[in-house]
Amino acid sequence: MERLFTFLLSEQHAVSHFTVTALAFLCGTLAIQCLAATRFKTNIQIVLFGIAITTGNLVSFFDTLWSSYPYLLWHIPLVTTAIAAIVVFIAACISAYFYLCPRRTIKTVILAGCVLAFGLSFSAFTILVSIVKPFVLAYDLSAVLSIMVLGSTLCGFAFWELGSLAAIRPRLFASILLALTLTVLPLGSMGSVLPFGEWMTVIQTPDSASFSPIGVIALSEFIAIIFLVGIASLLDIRVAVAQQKEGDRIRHLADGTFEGLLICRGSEIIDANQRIQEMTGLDLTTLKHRAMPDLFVSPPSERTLSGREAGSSDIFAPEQLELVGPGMRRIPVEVLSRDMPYVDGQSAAVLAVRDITERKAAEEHIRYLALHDSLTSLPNRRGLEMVLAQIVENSRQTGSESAVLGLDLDGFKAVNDTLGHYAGDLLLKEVAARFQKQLRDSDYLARLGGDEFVIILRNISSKDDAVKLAKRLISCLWQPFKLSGHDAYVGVSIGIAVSPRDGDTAQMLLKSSDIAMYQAKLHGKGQVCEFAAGMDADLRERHDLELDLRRALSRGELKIHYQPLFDSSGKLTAFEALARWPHPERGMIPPDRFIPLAEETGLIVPLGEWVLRTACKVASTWRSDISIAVNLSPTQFQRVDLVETVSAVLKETGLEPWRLELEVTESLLMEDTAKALALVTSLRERGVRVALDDFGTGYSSLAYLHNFPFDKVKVDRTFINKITNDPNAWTIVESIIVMSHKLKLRVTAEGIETGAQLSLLKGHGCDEMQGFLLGRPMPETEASLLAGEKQTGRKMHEILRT
Ligand SMILES: Nc1nc2c(ncn2[C@@H]2O[C@@H]3COP(=O)(O)O[C@H]4[C@@H](O)[C@H](n5cnc6c(=O)[nH]c(N)nc65)O[C@@H]4COP(=O)(O)O[C@H]3[C@H]2O)c(=O)[nH]1
Repeated sequence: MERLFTFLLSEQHAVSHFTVTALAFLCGTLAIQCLAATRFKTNIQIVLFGIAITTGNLVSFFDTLWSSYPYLLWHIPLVTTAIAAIVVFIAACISAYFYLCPRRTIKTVILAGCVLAFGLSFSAFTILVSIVKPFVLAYDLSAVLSIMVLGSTLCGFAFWELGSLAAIRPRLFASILLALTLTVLPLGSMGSVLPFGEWMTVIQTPDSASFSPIGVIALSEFIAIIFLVGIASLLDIRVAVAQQKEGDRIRHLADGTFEGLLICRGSEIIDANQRIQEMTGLDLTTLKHRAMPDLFVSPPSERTLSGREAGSSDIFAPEQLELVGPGMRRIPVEVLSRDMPYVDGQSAAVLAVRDITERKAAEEHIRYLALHDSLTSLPNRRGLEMVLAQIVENSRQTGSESAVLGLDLDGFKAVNDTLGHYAGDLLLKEVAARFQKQLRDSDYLARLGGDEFVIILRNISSKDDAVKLAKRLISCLWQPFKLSGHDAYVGVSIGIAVSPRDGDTAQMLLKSSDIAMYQAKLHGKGQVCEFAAGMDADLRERHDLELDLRRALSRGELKIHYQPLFDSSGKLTAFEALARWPHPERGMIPPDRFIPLAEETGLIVPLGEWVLRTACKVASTWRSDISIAVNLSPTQFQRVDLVETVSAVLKETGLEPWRLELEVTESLLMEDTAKALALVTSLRERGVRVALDDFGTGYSSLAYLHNFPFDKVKVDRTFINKITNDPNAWTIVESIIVMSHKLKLRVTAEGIETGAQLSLLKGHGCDEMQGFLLGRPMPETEASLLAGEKQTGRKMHEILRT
């Protein structure tokens, strides 16, 4: 030992120490980099490590030899040196193999260190032995032993450090430790040998234990291994216990999470928490025997399998997969993976498996809500457009035809307004159910909102299929709907468009069916209309007219004409107020055109109120025995404030209530008989008179005449037209006169155009006469003049005379 210290401290040059250390550090660092370079295959790593160590060993040995015994350099035997280099290379490769083996423990790491130390010492002693041949080498046993233990320890710790968990430090420390090994072993080996001067003197009496250098090395190595492996085993046990505790701690932690956790190396499952066992229905032992990808319906991607590196800032979305659950049930899961050091110190992929069944169900529900109408559960506009787009595409490819039916309920608003929204909702559901019953499985029904529905008929043989269905749909609504104890009636107007003729996109087809539906509405309610080219132009025209009507109303461009009514004695009894629209560009627009438009657009409310107010105001300036008749539209009639409006107008204009006669039509009474009766009664109670207009058209229900407190009946002009040449028409008119009189109702005949009609009616007791023969609708000034005349009955007598 003393010899060793003397050698290390006094015999070596400082320059040599430095050079050896620097070269050893360089080679050590290279060797460590080779072990750490995981991008290389293991075999390549081992070979590169072997080369770096062999080079480092030879360089540091020869440098030491050169600085201690420069004259010996020329006696180095090349063959022995080559053998020594091969031994070092093999020892380095074995130690690298130990280090890189998957199940690395402290023991394997120390063993790797011992093997390398053995190789390095063997090389040094072998070369020294061959240099001094034929003499036997003299050495210091205790020094050799110390060097071996020190070398093995340094080497072992170099490997241990490299395998430790820290990020930067291990490579640096491992490089330093390996460099020390490469420095200490050649130096120490040389220092353990007696100096050649001394050695020549003791050659005759060598150390008793010095049989041969190889034996010495082997013995030293054996003792070093026993000693170090013993310590390593103890450490291994302690580490294993610590790992077990850490493992248990992590398992408790992992079992407490809601996510399933799988710890894998490649496809091998090395651990799993309780949750994943519940999710798969497999216990840990079974799981460990399964390949990880087999747990999923389709295997995870390479990215998930390899896992994101711990500490990496790369963010990638979790992968959505299906886990095979108990009973082969497919469980939708989200899998995130991360590459992390496991408790055994080696890296493993940790897969977090989150059950997303509820989230998927919620997403599905949200999607359902987005595509369906919440009231009827039918597909909504978005859902319809998606399906229709597919159908159009399919039609394009196969050349088949599909029909789109646009449906709009007639009279729904009245139900909603009178019975309330709850009843309206019930009605819509019931309507949807009735429609559905008329459809085949392949047909598609959607609700666009409000009272609008759409039906798609796929692959029709001809458009007659759609027309037939439309008729069935209309008739399926004939039966009343029982809503909150009331009978409610609604109808439906249907427009039909056929793909690809009426549109080659979903939007165009919907638009075409919509246009056709509007046309159906214009033709009267409960109609079917097929789309035809040019219809949209009609609709545009109608739209322009609506805008003009709004403008005319706001600018006060509308006028009222007054048509006189006479009693049977020829006395002027009343005027009927009839709205007129002198359009600045289109000329006079007849009420038959703009009144229905005003009805549909709701403009009838301000228009009707304006007519009522103006007519009452004008009439209030006339003689008190002349009344004014004003038409009431269904929409006006449905307004809750009608009675109040009428009262307010009468008060405002000062017209006596009995001089106002409101004309209502039969259709208006049918929509809600009870409410109509209440309204008519209420108006009559306020002294206003009510007449049933256009009698003879429509249902001509005698029940209305009997049940409603009307003041008079106006027989429609289409009947009056025929009374002189159609005996049946006359029989009906005559019956109406007789019956009305029996019910104490006055009868007015409208549309009298000939003297024959007039004398026939007059002769059979008709109470009041109106018609072009007696007076056309006239402007206010003319009407006021006529109302001011004393002898207005003169005209009728003159007519009858001629
Ligand atoms: N061919 C012929 N026709 C005759 C004869 N005598 C009267 N008429 C026409 O018959 C219609 C009578 O009005 P109506 O039945 O209430 O039918 C009215 C009424 O339902 C509606 N209307 C007119 N003004 C108003 C209004 O201010 N409010 C409401 N709600 N409807 C109105 O428009 C309809 C048509 O009004 P007008 O075109 O003014 O047509 C008027 C009048 O000009 C005749 O001898 N021969």
